Amino acid sequence: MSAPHEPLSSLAASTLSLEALTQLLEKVFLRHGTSASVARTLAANCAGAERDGAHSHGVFRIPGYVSTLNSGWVNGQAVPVVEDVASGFVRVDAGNGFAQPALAAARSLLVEKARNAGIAVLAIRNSHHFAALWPDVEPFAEEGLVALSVVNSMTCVVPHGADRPLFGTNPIAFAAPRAGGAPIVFDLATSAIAHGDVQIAARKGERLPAGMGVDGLGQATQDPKAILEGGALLPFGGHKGSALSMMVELLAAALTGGNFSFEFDWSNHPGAKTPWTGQLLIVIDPSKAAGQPFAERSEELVRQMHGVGLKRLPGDRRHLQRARSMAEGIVLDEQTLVQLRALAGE
Ligand SMILES: NC(=O)C1=CN([C@@H]2O[C@H](COP(=O)(O)OP(=O)(O)OC[C@H]3O[C@@H](n4cnc5c(N)ncnc54)[C@H](OP(=O)(O)O)[C@@H]3O)[C@@H](O)[C@H]2O)C=CC1
Ligand SMILES: O=C(O)C1=NCCCC1
Repeated sequence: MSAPHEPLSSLAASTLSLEALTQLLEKVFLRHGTSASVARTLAANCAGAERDGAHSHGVFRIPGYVSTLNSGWVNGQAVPVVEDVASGFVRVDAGNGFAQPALAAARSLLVEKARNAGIAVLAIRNSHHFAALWPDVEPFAEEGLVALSVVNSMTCVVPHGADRPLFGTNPIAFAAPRAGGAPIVFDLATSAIAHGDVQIAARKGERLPAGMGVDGLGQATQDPKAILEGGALLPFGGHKGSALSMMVELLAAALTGGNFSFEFDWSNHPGAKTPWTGQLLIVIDPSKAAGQPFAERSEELVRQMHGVGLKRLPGDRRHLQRARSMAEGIVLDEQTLVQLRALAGE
């Protein structure tokens, strides 16, 4: 299902350029103990999500980043260690830091390996991913590569057929180049709804569509608070989403050396919000494949999809919102802006 994507409140709004928002967020991160390069990476990621209307992982997440840093749960100064282990395999120990700086540190080696061997895998462990996943894959497709990434999160999803939560919301993101437009990108939680969207619905006092989650007694509920306070989410698509979520646990945790969603204990870090897990990326160089150039084949698929009446591809809404934000600025409600400025010490 498509989760709600409106601004957080209907209060008076202000408009910021992408650059102004990025600078503001950079100040917030720096003020709460990250290194300059981590601040730059996280601020660009979070502002980019807000620009694209990906509100569940835009500025809404900033208080969570801050409380996590304040609790000592994550190391905002961590320097990722890149391990060149095989012709098609790179590992990174994120050192209990955020996942995006770990990807940034390994990126050029990963691309070099993918271009040499046709395919390369990046396995990040000891990392915290608190963001949308599409920013991690989209840039690869912009340079002609195909990319797939998975990350596991914290236990809050009941596997299909089980009676207690075990999996995380475990997203999967995919990006592929196409000849006639921006890359094809999808990014979806394997839960029926992302945890962030449940929090946003609870904050707004909205009910959820049916089939998203259960309360503390395992009964179906549309009340987001009942899901957040003792309840749990369901996988999307029953046993099918559940199988994908299981796959994400295996790839993002077992294959990277990271934690499964159920394996970390943050009880000694009150206020911590970010999952301490793992991330896997697979990058393919389609120029090594047979047949017509890949980007032309993907364009043909898009043409055929439009030909059968499809109006919206995954990623279209984000790109429309991106164009609007770049032309008119990024809209934040006044309360959010005041909060961000206070966190930045302005
Ligand atoms: N870091 C973490 O541990 C976690 C992060 N997340 C993040 O949460 C975010 C939201 O996930 P989720 O709620 O599942 O995303 P949505 O259900 O909103 O969207 C999933 C995908 O489907 C596309 N889409 C949505 N509606 C349609 C439609 N009607 N027609 C065609 N395509 C459509 C979206 O494109 P478009 O973007 O253009 O709308 C997107 O690519 C993701 O960015 C994910 O990475 C989720 C779980 C954990
Ligand atoms: O929205 C979600 O689901 C999550 N987002 C960030 C990390 C934890 C889960």
